[in-house]
Amino acid sequence: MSGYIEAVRGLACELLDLMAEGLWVPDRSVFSRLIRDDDSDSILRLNHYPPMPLLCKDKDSSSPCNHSKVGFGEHSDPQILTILRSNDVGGLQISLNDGAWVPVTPDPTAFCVNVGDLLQAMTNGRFVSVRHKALTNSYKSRLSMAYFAAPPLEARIAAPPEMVTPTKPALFRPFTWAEFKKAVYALRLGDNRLGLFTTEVDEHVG
Ligand SMILES: O=C(O)CCC(=O)C(=O)O
Ligand SMILES: [Fe+2]
Repeated sequence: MSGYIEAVRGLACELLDLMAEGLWVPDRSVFSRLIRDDDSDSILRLNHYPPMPLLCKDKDSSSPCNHSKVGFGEHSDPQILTILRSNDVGGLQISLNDGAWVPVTPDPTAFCVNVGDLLQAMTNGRFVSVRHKALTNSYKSRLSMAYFAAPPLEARIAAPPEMVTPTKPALFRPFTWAEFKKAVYALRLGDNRLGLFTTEVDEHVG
């Protein structure tokens, strides 16, 4: 297991370095440094969704009875980047800007990479954390494994200066991962936590 964690941590760091480069940030380790840190709060989570048979109580009813049950409700991942893989059972869906849900084709040989809330803050909104959910399958067990790349608890989360310009002023006030985690636990799974850290809220509050 520790070999797997090291491998996905390496992948996350490589992707973050490429993202920094793509955003023209001169210090290309600006994001990955947080994950390489010995005190990084990254975690690996295994999810198991047992099969949930579709029960149609009233066969003559016009109400649809073929809705898959939600195994993991709609949310964005709060960390920096998620490296997700699953067995060959589908269920993961991502939300597009217009609110449409798009199923992700299951592929046990592929990684699904999610932008997390912290990366949205650190890129000053250039990358946006993806809302997603996981449905259960009616016959088969679904397994997934998610590596959540996170910074140390006391790391200061703020966009690098290059991401903040007169035409693109700071969207979020600086905060620590510990502060953000507190907000995650205080709110519901599907709530927008970044909304608590916008510069506008700051102005109104303070
Ligand atoms: O099981 C999945 O595909 C998604 C799991 C997930 O979104 C999570 O663990 O945060
Ligand atoms: Fe997630």
